[in-house]
Amino acid sequence: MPRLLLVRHGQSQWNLENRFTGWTDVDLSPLGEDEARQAGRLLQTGGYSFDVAFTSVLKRAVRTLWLIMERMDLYWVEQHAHWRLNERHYGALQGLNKQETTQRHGAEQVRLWRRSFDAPPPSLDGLDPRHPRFDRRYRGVETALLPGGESLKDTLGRVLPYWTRAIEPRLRMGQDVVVAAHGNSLRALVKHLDHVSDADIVNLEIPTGNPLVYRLAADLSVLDRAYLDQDRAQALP
Ligand SMILES: O=C(O)[C@@H](CO)OP(=O)(O)O
Repeated sequence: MPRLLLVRHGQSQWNLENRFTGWTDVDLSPLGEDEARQAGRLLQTGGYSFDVAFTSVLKRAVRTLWLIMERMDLYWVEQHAHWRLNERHYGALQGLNKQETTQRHGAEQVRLWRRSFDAPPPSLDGLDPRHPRFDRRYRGVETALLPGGESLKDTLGRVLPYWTRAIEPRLRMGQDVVVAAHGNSLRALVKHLDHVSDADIVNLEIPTGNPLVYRLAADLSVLDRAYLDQDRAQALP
């Protein structure tokens, strides 16, 4: 029975500063590095391992994966970094402080932007230098696919093709898989795996650096799932 290990990156510098991050490539904070090592420790002491690793092209997730692999002495494991596992693109909100944005636009609007399924944030203009089309790491990606802002629904729409094409086949082979990604790209994946409704997904929060372990049947239906650090677990749908 394959295992799927989902890990949200450790605390980032902008998590610490309470800023909308999205595709901005901020690093882990010192606490975030510790959380990533702790995730590796939890996986190791729980007797888990993995045959292949997937992450985004954002350094907070990539470094979380590396710190896990270092802690578990799994340097040899095959790794894939793909833009489709990036955080939800937060459009023109990226860089803004969440508290100040709440004071300016109201708690309900910010809640909708942050947690609703289909409300997109204000989009970045296509000529904005922060738009991913100007970022070298996305050079190989068709420009029309690169977002200037995404709802969770949009994020799910771009995560799923990669899930189906690259990750599912490995699980179907019986391999154990780790995905080190982001709060909202993982919310999208959990929505898909657990058939969470559009209404219920608003309540799902994924804690940093706390491995969420799925045990899957051969047809990839979910047998059970649990956080390894129960003290830092959040309710699952
Ligand atoms: O800023 C972001 O990109 C995300 C994750 O940190 O924030 P939120 O939890 O508000 O969706």
